[in-house]
Amino acid sequence: MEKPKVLITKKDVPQIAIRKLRELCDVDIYEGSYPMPRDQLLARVAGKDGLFCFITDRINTKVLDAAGRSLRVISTMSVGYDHLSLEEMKSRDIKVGYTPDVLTDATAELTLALLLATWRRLLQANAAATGQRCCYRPTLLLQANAELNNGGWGRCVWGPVWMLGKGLSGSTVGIFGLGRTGQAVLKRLAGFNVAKFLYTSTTKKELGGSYPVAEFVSFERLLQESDFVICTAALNEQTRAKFNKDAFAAMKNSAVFINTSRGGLVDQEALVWAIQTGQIRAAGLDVMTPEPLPADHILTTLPNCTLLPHLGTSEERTRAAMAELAADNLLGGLIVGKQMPKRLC
Ligand SMILES: O=CC(=O)O
Repeated sequence: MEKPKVLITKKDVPQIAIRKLRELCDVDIYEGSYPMPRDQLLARVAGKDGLFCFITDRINTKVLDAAGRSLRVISTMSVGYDHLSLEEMKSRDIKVGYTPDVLTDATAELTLALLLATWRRLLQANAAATGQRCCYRPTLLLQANAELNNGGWGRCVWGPVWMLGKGLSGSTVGIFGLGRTGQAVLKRLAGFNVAKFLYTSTTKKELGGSYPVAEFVSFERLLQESDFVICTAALNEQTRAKFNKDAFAAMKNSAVFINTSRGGLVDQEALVWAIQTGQIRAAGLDVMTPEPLPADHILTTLPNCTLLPHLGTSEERTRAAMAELAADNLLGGLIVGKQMPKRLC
């Protein structure tokens, strides 16, 4: 019997997934640079039964039309699915899989790392110590450690009021979106002596005893009272551009804003305004609009803005687990007798 035909839109997928798919499918892997160019995607998806994709692939009506009626299953190696035209997929009876749960810990860890780096100005301090100019082009930051001995530290003025950060101890932390990632962040922050946790979410959560107490509040209260606003909500029509000029204007001037969910939750011009005018104190972003952010984007020039290149799930075991789950989802939808472990629709 003919094997189902599958397209994988990137080559660097953990081998476990490729092995599993190759056993039962005829696999076409795009070997070029990221992201797969649109014309290539449209040409190579034609006639495929399954598509293994990523957040960098926008799978809309055009791609579905190009694929044709053979396309039965789409599996994204991500928990977010704002890059997929889900309603269109439902209307065409295409099954869709995603990879929740296996990446929650890694994303929560990264959120904390970004929070720590932003509030205690670690990257700015590293740039100062290494003699780099104090802005946050991600590529410069990645090089910064390697250049620790270039004498930069000797040229800075270490002193009692130099490079002062902002502590979590005694603070109010507000979490926007208390889903899987938000809850994992909350749990991890339990040890930081935070005075009060607030959260805004679609519904009030019943959290078990292993979580610190967190109060369900309106978005307005979250903005007004939080010293740290952490954004971990999914991107949808209710949350798109939720952090606009009014939202930043409602925050404390000393507030630190962290976003590890999706850039689309933020009106980025309003964020730049808020940082440039001192309306808020600092921002730590793992997600932006667009991605990749152009190297000359104004955000990369703001010293109190810590930027990471969308690394939430970039942890070895997590990426292997995501790849395997995405492969299992694809196989579950394509092979008779198998089930999709995590199905969106
Ligand atoms: O952003 C990462 C994901 O959605 O998995």
